[in-house]
Amino acid sequence: MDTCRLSASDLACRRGERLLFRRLDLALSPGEALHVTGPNGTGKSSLIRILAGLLRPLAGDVRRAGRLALLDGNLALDEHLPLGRALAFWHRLDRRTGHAAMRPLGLTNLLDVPVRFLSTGQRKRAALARLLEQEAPIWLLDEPLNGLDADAAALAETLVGTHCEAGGIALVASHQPLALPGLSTLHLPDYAA
Ligand SMILES: Nc1ncnc2c1ncn2[C@@H]1O[C@H](COP(=O)(O)OP(=O)(O)OP(=O)(O)O)[C@@H](O)[C@H]1O
Repeated sequence: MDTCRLSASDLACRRGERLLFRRLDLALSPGEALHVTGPNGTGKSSLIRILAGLLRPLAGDVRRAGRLALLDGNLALDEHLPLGRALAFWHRLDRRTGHAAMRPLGLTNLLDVPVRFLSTGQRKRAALARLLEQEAPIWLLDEPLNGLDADAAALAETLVGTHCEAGGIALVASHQPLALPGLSTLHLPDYAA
């Protein structure tokens, strides 16, 4: 895996009139995972969007070495295509044929189903497949376990653990406990409370 780093210093984020967080620092090296926690609306998704370069912080800097992959509530698959063809669109761009995790993710019998008909958990499984296929060393995961049944949630955790063991970085915003070795936690307090 390509070497990677992700750090942020003195980050502040405002959304509308609300200051969500300030003076936030983080630094992740290869093999490290960070669990971002906090009550609803404290800015976990906003932090991920800042780290992904999709949202400008009010203050502070983000430094990154290595490609990143983002998993959030937006599924980057054509809703009108059957799942197999929607994934194949990316396979052509990525110049690859698919990923070995398709079967454990329970997707092989869904390839003929239009993406818009997939259930919540099936969509999340498809998002995990896309995440794996990108082979990016840095994973930014926003509620990756939401909608997954117990087996799929355990598999998702295993995938994150394997990714970090292989030298990747994972930053995971989740309300659910995560069972990952060496996981550190960043709790975003509710400044408005
Ligand atoms: N485009 C926007 N304009 C103004 N406010 C926004 C915008 N997007 C999000 N917010 C507000 O920013 C705050 C933080 O949202 P964010 O989604 O980052 O929180 P979160 O910690 O991920 O929440 P949850 O745990 O519910 O997923 C919320 O109060 C939300 O209403």
